[in-house]
Amino acid sequence: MAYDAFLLLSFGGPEGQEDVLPFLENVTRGRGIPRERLETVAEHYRHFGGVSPINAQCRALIEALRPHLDLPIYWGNRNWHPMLADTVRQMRDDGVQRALAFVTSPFGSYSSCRQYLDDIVIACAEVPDAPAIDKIRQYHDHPGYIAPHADAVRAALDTLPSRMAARLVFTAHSIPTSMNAASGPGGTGRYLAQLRETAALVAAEAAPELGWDLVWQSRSGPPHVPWLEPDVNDHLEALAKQGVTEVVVSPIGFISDHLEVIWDLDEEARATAGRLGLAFARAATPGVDPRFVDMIRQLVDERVLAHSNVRHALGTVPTWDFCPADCCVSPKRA
Ligand SMILES: CC1=C(CCC(=O)O)c2cc3nc(cc4[nH]c(cc5[nH]c(cc1n2)c(C)c5CCC(=O)O)c(CCC(=O)O)c4C)C(CCC(=O)O)=C3C
Ligand SMILES: [Fe+2]
Repeated sequence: MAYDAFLLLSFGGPEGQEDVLPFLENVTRGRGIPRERLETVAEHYRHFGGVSPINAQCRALIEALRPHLDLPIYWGNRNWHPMLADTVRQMRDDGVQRALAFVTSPFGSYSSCRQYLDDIVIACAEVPDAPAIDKIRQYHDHPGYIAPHADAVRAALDTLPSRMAARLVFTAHSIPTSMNAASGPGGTGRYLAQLRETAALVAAEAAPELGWDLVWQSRSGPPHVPWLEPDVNDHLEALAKQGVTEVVVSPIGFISDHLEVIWDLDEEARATAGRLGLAFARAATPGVDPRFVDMIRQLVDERVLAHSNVRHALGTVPTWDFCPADCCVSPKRA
């Protein structure tokens, strides 16, 4: 496959107090999020001056990638500037014909996979003569994703009083159970299956002697709609009751320390642990770790040199280059 541009496709986040509400309206349009939840989340952003760290993290990733990619690099977001449609227009004006998009989520599910594919379709429909844009495959078990998470878990363990007594608590964004069920081809619960595999791989590489759990954070939506459980805070309580005294919380569901990591874990989960008398260390995310940056280069090469058949994967849950139409559909349509 020949590509003449690379596109970083991300979630987007506000960059000042005045952006917070319009950003949240973009995120939640048509998704049935209660008003009170929006107000709560707005406060999390306001706590940091209305600035999400995610855009700076995307800019840093682009700068880290630049020396390693032969393609011009573009950046577009789902929910905030630079908005994807504006980026597609710029690519068209620059003469781009076919771009390869890297999405800042490693996993399947409507939110983390199909919605980005939909974003591409919608943006390209807005721009006459838009380039073709293909999405890079999911990478939940790529060594360039596992190794930085594993090192971060080890580094976090080293900050605890007695690492032999610690429990590893892996977290990912909760999603509605109906969205999980619709994840993967034909609706096969792929989100949960991938996250279990990521957790097992990181645990095995970081600290095979320790027990671990996979739990969920950042639940949204109306209370009567079931989402993946248990919540990380409830789980810390259960662990404390079992006599656990130290935890490492590792957000394996995320590539960078964005707002849902620095608020929901560094503020909320840390406070929960403090209340329970649990020693708490939060493991870092890959960010611009050179192995993660090199993973992106490898994924580009993998697609460009499709004949080479090199497909780095440490697990057994399969990934593929082009999602079938019945993969990761919105649960409303499932
Ligand atoms: C699976 C998943 C990922 C991981 C994959 C990926 O990275 O894409 C993710 C990432 C992120 N989620 C983020 C922020 C938000 N997510 C929300 C709402 C929701 N997320 C959902 C799922 C996910 N979200 C879902 C099912 C909803 C309910 C609404 C809906 O069905 O779509 C809301 C609305 C308020 C609320 O309800 O919490 C906000 C503000 C940010 C930016 C953080 C920053 O600014 O630094 C990031 C990276
Ligand atoms: Fe998919």
